[in-house]
Amino acid sequence: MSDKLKVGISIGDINGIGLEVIIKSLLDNRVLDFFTPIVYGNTKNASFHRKANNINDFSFNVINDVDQANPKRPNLINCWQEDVKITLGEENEIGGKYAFISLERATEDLIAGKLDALVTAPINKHNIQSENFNFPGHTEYLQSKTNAEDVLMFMVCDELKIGVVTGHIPLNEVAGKITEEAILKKLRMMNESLKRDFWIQKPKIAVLGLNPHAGDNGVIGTEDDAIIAPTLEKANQEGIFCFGPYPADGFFAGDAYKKFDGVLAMYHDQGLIPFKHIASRKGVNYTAGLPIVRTSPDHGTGYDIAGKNLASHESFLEAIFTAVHIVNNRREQAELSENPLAFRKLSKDRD
Ligand SMILES: NC(=O)c1ccc[n+]([C@@H]2O[C@H](COP(=O)([O-])OP(=O)(O)OC[C@H]3O[C@@H](n4cnc5c(N)ncnc54)[C@H](O)[C@@H]3O)[C@@H](O)[C@H]2O)c1
Ligand SMILES: N[C@H](C(=O)O)[C@H](O)COP(=O)(O)O
Repeated sequence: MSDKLKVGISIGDINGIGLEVIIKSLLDNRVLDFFTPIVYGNTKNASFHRKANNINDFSFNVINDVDQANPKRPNLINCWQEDVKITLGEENEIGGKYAFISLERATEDLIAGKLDALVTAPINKHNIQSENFNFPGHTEYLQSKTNAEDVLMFMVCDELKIGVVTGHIPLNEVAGKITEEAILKKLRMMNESLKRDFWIQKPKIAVLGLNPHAGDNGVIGTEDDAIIAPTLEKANQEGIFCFGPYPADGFFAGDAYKKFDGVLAMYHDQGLIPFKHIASRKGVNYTAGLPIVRTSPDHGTGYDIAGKNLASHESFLEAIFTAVHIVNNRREQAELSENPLAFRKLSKDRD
């Protein structure tokens, strides 16, 4: 039995770049020294993408269950038997249907404890919608499947780790969701994740404002002064070392993010636009707050380049290694804190 971590990989939209970046990530078999990959898909589908992208000298070890995984090979579980029409670059129902089958099976194995982590290739948030999948994305699907009370979309790379208070919601609903409770919950999750998953002992967190120029003392909106600033005081009182609210534009223009271990943005694009730019195709989307470990690349289905051998796999490979790193950090920390020394006050005049 190998003690390497088993990483489940869902293939995402079958008409996008998911399988291309998966295969490219597993092409150099030195990566197999660090984890055992188990891809949830279909052999014919995988061959189609391999050929379309002119990738030779690559094959999967086909298995029926995680127990059969060969630690020295990229493994694939055939999740369906029928022939499926692949139309590269097209958003259609078929792409969504099989993306869901792959995700559902991998999630079942993850929750059953057969896998150590899950890395998801990109889905299209529109064509995957069905009776079984009524969520804006993986984040909310996995929150529901694991009964997690709350989650944090946490985008991570070496230069910047940034989470969002509001995630996949329409922009016109954002302001109403900026509450003390929501900010405190996300700050606690970020603080905990930085400590437990990334081993930063006393994280320093910056919080961005909601309005242009963080409201300019109430001239351009009141949430920054009335909600965000007092919430940060409360967070500091409970031991979260946080600062702000900072006007988002100047914060990034002046590279202030480099001085912090984590940054909390108020909404999706406020955080993800600078993140994706700074990470320059190496960013990872990590879902903090779940009882399991799930990461994904920071890009989407890439329909415009599907099957053209143009997709970079750096973000996907980073997503795999980040998941492995987090699982190892969590386990090591659990082991180290298993039998803590009892706290004893030392007195100078003891015998
Ligand atoms: N984790 C996920 O499942 C996830 C993440 C982001 C977006 N999406 C979904 O993907 C779909 C398409 O979204 P989009 O067009 O906004 O973003 P996208 O990331 O698919 O594409 C944006 C641009 O980046 C390029 N690109 C993307 N990945 C690349 C790679 N690996 N290498 C080189 N170039 C790359 C594309 O060619 C395109 O020009 C949407 O339905 C969106 O919801 C899913
Ligand atoms: N907002 C993320 C991004 O742009 O990378 C992505 O859409 C995440 O979606 P999931 O919840 O499916 O991970």
